[in-house]
Amino acid sequence: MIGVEDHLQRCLDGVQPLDPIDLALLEAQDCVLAEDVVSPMDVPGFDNSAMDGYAVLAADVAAASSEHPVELPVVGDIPAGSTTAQHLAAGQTMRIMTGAPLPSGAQAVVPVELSDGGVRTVLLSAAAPSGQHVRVAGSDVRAGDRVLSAGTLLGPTQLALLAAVGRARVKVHAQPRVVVLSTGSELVDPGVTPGFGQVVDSNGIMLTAAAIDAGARPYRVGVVRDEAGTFLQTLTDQLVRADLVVTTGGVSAGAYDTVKEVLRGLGTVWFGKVAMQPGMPQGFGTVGPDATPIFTLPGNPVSSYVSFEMFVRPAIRKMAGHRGLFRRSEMATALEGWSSPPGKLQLARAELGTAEDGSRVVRLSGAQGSHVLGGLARASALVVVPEAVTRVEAGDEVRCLVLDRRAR
Ligand SMILES: Nc1nc2c(c(=O)[nH]1)N[C@H]1C(S)=C(S)[C@@H](COP(=O)(O)OP(=O)(O)OC[C@H]3O[C@@H](n4cnc5c(N)ncnc54)[C@H](O)[C@@H]3O)O[C@H]1N2
Ligand code: MOO
Repeated sequence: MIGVEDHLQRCLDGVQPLDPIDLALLEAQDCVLAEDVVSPMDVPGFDNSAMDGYAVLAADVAAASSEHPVELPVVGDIPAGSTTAQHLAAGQTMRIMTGAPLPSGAQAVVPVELSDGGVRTVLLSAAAPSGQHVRVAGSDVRAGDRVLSAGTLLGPTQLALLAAVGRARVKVHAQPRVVVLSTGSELVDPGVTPGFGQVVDSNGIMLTAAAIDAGARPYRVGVVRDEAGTFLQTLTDQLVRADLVVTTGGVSAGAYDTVKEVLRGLGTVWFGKVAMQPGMPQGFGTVGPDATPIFTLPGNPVSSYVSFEMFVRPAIRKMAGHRGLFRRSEMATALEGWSSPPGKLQLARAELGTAEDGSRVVRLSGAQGSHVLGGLARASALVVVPEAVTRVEAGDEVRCLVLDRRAR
C-alpha cells in the first residue's frame, strides 16, 4: 500500500501543462493565460468626460452657485464617438456626453443636472475645480503596463481588459479534453429505470461535471460493459479526442474487473492500493500511441469522487496551466466524534459551518459508506484525518478541504 502523497506525486509527474494555443477572446474563457500581456496603448486613449454636461475652464465657473449661476455661450456639441479634435476657449462652454473626448483647453465638466440644459447659452449653477468629472488618458492603463500575468485564469473581466488594450486573440493553455468512461455491466444510463441488479451510471455524470468544474472539456462516453474486447475498443476509439482518460469501476478484486485486466496487459498502467479511505484501489499510467495519461478510479460512487478530488483534479489543473493545484483548506472544530481506519488517510464527507461565536465548525454529512451519495451531495468539505489518527473526538480541531464549486 502506498501513501496518498506518493501516489499524488506519481500522478502529477505523469502530466504536463498543455502547449499554449492562440484563441479568440471568447474561446479563451476559463483558460489560463500562457503569456504576460503588456498594453501597447493608454486606456482611456484620450481625456474624456465622466458625465453628461458642459466642458468648462475652471476659472469661468469659479463663482457659480445656484443663487448666482454663470451664463456661458454653448459653442459646440460633443457626442460620444466624436472623432474631431475641438478646442475650448476661455469664456465659452461645449455640451459634452459621457465618454466623449474633452476639447483641448477644457479643464472640467459641470453635470447637466447643475444647469438649465441650454443649447445656445447655458446657466451653470456650480463651480467645477480643474479635473472634475474628467477621465484622464492613461488613468486606467498606461502603454507599457503589464496588465495580466501568465497563470491568470481568464473570466469575463480579464477578457474585457484584454479587449480594452487592443487584443482580439490571446495565448492560453488549452483546456484538457477529458474522456470519462464508466465500466460495469450493471450500469444503465440516467433516465432509464434500473431493473433488478442494475445501477444508474451516476459516476459518469459526477466525474464529467467535476471535470468541467476543474477546468476541463470533458466527453462522457457512457456505459461500457464488462467485456475486455469492448472496453479496449472503446478506449482505443476515444483516444483521438483525449488529453486525459478517466475510467470508473473494475479495479478491485472482482472476477470481472475488466479495466484492470485489460490495462495490466498493456504494462503501462500501475495498479495498487493507496492508503486512503475511501478510494483505496487506484490505477494511473498511460495508454495509446501518444502515451495519454489515464486514471482508473474505483466504482463506488463516493470512492470515485474522493479519488477525483485527491488526484484527478490537481492533474487537470496542472495540465490546464494553473499555478495553484489544490483545494483551499481551513481548520474547524468537530461537533461530533467518529472513528477512522488505522494506517489510512480518511477523507470524511462533512458540512462546514459557522457557530454563533463566529468560529468554524464541522459535522459529518451523513453515513460514511462508499456508496452513500446523499451524504456526499450534502458535503461542503472533506475532513482530512491523518493516517495515525483512529478517532476524532468532538471538540478536536480538524483540517477541512473546502469543496467550493466556484473556486477555480
Ligand atoms: N474482495 C475485495 N473486494 C473489494 C475490494 C477489495 O479490496 N477486495 N475493494 C473494495 C473497495 S475499497 C472498492 S472502492 C470497490 C472498488 O470496486 P471497483 O472499482 O472494481 O468497482 P465495481 O466493482 O465495478 O463497482 C463497485 C460499486 O460501485 C458501483 N458503481 C460502479 N460504477 C458505477 C457508476 N458508473 N455509477 C454508479 N455506481 C457505480 C457498482 O455498482 C458497485 O456497487 O471494490 C470493493 N470490493
Ligand atoms: O476504498 Mo473503497 O473506496 O473504501 O470504498
